[in-house]
Amino acid sequence: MTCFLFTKNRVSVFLKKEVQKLRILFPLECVVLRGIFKLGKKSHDVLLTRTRLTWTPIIPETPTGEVCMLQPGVLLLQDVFAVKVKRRRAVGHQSGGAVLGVALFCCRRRGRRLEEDTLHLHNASAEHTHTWYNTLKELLKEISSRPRYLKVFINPSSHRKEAVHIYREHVAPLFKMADVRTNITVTERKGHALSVMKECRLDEYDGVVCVGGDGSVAELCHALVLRAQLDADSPEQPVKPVLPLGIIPAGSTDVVSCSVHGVRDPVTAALHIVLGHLQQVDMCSFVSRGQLVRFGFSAMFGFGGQSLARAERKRWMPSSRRRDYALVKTLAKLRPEDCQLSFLPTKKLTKNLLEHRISIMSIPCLSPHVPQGLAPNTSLANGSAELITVRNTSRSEFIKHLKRYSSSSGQFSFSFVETHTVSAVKIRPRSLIGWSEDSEEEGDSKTTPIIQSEGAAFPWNIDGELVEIANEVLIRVHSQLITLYGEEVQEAESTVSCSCI
Ligand SMILES: Nc1ncnc2c1ncn2[C@@H]1O[C@H](COP(=O)(O)OP(=O)(O)OP(=O)(O)O)[C@@H](O)[C@H]1O
Repeated sequence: MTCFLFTKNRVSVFLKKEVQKLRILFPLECVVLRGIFKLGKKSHDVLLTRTRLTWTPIIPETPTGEVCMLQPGVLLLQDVFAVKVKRRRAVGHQSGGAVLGVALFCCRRRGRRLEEDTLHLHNASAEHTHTWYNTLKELLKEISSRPRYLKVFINPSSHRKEAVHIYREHVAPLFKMADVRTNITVTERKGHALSVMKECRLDEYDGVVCVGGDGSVAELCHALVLRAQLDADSPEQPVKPVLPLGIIPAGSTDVVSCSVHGVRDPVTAALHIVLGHLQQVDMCSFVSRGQLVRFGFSAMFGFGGQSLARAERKRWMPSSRRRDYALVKTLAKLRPEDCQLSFLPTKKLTKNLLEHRISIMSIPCLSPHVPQGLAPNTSLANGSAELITVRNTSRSEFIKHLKRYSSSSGQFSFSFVETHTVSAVKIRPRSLIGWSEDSEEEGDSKTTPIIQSEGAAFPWNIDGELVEIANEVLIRVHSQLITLYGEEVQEAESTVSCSCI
């Protein structure tokens, strides 16, 4: 708080300026309540409007005529998620007790993190306190984006199997404080969340929450769009789901969560949900031979798909070791995919290329490993995706390109790398030879067929999930198809570095 000392003749000029300032700060806002509360040990003049609470210390005039003008403290109601009556209670008592005032539970920003904070307003008058409590409650209810009832899915097998603990420890207490009711499903297998979402009544909920890693998030986003499509009886066109999705990160990379929170932190994620911060986000549909494969945010073909396929075969390894192993092994056996690539809309272009890697991302894909994202040139809701193609090059040049992602500079300034802003991409593998790690690893040229039978599949990494597809894939971007709890962020908080390459 800043304190200015003035003599009386300068006070009127100062007050005029202050009034002007308040008019700018509170345009057309009338005071809903005004009262005296103690904040800390000092009495304050507290004003409540429909959007904010302001408080100024009450300081008596000095005998010399000097007036101490203090700048008011301000709390925006959009940052308050709960209000409670404070009481003095004897140890062991659950109810009753003398009224002490009201406590406002709010969120404070520290960088990209949202943290819980409390403002205590003390006044021993029960009537005064209840008037303020009831009025504040009513004003908070008017913020329509805030959820009252949520359907929660927890994947207990995510990453270090900590999802249930993370939810109980960091999220459930905040939901309880904000009077958000929940219906919880702890998933038992892959596809469980999807089958519940296909059947359950959704009209009673205000949102859906996923506690898990990117695979769980992808399953739920896919489920929400599919369900909206079924409800609207629209088999051809994707339909925007009514309910927003909240993501509590409990995976190993949490790219989608990082892209809408800027940080992997369950408290930040839970506060975005209870405060009703809504962010529109583009999604892609992946279609092969006219059949929908899934909806998702990002896909990698070539190196990214091969590396994930290798990692999946070593499921028994701890996840970080598995990924490092697969990355190093795929680099050692680096080989391009021969494919035909066409894309819209920058200009219609068809290429026949030997590509090491193709990525299509409708969101920036931020993570603590890659703070500015794998696709820094796209944003969450611009209706387009970033297509990154990496043509055939030497292993050392390819590694240089990969390494530059973590420093987020110069990763695209190689002659073999191209980026395009696109609304649709078609990828057609030209080789009839599908991808098989076993054949490569054993290296037995006598038993490995040169051309595999029809149906041999190519590994795709779609939102961190391995999807094997034998034919060409059409990827279309659907502008703002889904709503997530969170906000647009430019850069993620960097907490880890990858040292495996
Ligand atoms: N009880 C369960 N047992 C096994 N798999 C499950 C279970 N519940 C959900 N799944 C599936 O597990 C897959 C991976 O989940 P998730 O992404 O949450 O964890 P992860 O792979 O450890 O995290 P990350 O993708 O960040 O590494 C999802 O496809 C999900 O459908």
